[in-house]
This record gives sequence, C-alpha cells and structure tokens, in this order.
Amino acid sequence: MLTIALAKGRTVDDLLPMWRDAGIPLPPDMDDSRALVFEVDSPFGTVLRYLLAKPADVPTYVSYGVADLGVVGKDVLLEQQKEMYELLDLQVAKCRLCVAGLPADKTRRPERVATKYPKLADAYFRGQGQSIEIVPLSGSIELASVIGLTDRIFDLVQTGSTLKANGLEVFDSVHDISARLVANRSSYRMKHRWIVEMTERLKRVIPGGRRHRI
Ligand SMILES: Nc1ncnc2c1ncn2[C@@H]1O[C@H](COP(=O)(O)OP(=O)(O)OP(=O)(O)O)[C@@H](O)[C@H]1O
Ligand SMILES: O=P(O)(O)OC[C@H]1O[C@H](OP(=O)(O)OP(=O)(O)O)[C@H](O)[C@@H]1O
Repeated sequence: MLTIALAKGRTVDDLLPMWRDAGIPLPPDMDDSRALVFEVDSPFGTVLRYLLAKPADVPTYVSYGVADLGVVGKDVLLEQQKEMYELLDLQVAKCRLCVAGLPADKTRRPERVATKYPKLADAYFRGQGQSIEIVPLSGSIELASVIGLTDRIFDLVQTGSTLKANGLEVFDSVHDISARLVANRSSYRMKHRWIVEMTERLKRVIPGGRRHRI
C-alpha cells in the first residue's frame, strides 16, 4: 500500500487534472464525497490510499510516516520545516507570499504584521533589520490592515483581487509558491520503486516541464 496525503482545497483542486493526465488512478467519488480516506487499485503493483487533510496537517502525516507521500504548498513546507524529502515542484496552485498593506502605510516604519506564517514573517522582517510584532491570524488576513490592527500583512497573493477589493497593495514579493510532492524519508527507501513510478509519471505532465529534486 502507498499512502498519499493531499492538501484539501485549492491544492487538490489544481492538482487533480495533472494527476489524471499522469495516469495515476484516483477514486471515482473523491470530488463529491465527504469521506477522508479513499483506496484504489493501481497498475503499479500497489493499492493507492489517499488521505484528504487540511493543508497545514499534511507535513505532520508525512513526517510521522502514516503517509508515504504528500502534496502540499511550499508556503506550508517553508513555515513548518519538517523532516522529509521534497521530490517535485508540481507547478500548480501557484501564488506568491507577499508583504502588503494600505498605500498610506507603505512609507511608515512597520510595527505590526498580521499573518498565518509567523516564522516566515519573523525571518523576513529580521532579514530587513526590522523588529516587528507578529499578530497570528488564521484567515482573512487582509482584514487586519483594513481595520488598522496592523500596518502590514504577510500573506498569499494570487490574482491580487482580494488585495484590490480591500484597497491594499503589494509592498514586497517574498517567496514564489507552488504545490510540492514530498516523501517520508524511510518510505522513500522502502517503497522506492512505487515512488519512482509516481514521480516519473508526474514529471511528464508538469506544466512547463520544470521540476527539481532535493
Ligand atoms: N490564492 C491562493 N490563496 C491561498 N492559497 C493558495 C492560493 N493559490 C494557491 N494556494 C495554495 O493553496 C493552499 C491553501 O489552500 P486553501 O486556501 O484552499 O486552504 P484553506 O482551507 O484556506 O487553508 P487553511 O486550512 O490554511 O485555512 C496554500 O497553502 C497555497 O499553497
Ligand atoms: O490574490 P487572490 O487571488 O485574491 O488570492 C489571495 C487570497 O486567497 C487566500 O485566501 P483564501 O481565499 O484561501 O481565504 P483565507 O484568507 O480564509 O485563507 C489568501 O489568503 C488571500 O486572501
């Protein structure tokens, strides 16, 4: 059995078409079921078991080894820095981690930043030589700047429409983000043949053909 933890939401939504193009079997009912675990036969000589997890929990399942593989955004991997192999940049669910705020705040010395990524935000502002208070929030980060709780936000930007709708703008683009295929370290050795089969199939369908292995 090969167990794969997929980040629910935007990541899996963007991933499924390329997964299908790669010829990796998917359960027929995954799109519209409330179930969280799915098993399907594969032609690779193993059953594939899919786990649908919250994005922030995928690295936990993979690092504990209850999932052999995971697909999750680089934003989550950078913030958590858990032990695992990053096998492929899948080039889907792309966005940027940015510093943003109200235009009027741009020239002010930053004092507080709202974010779902406290470690990355802290590292960024330290790198700029700025000491800043981190205000951790769990979503709708833009609200913090709109109502004046913080003078900066550190958050994902894709189309920019959420910033625009709230009168905010990008001050700095910090990391390019996309979905990554990750592997548990011992699974990578013990289930090498199946993992290579999956990665080779995915490499052939990565948009733009870009890939890397760390
Ligand atoms: N425009 C975007 N906004 C947010 N995340 C995006 C965007 N585009 C791609 N992503 C990727 O999708 C992941 C988040 O997906 P989604 O927003 O569906 O989950 P969520 O349920 O809001 O996450 P959480 O559980 O952290 O609240 C991010 O980790 C990121 O890698
Ligand atoms: O640039 P855009 O295309 O507008 O996308 C960016 C928005 O999408 C994400 O939020 P999401 O919709 O996931 O909601 P959340 O803030 O509750 O996580 C992100 O946190 C931004 O708010």
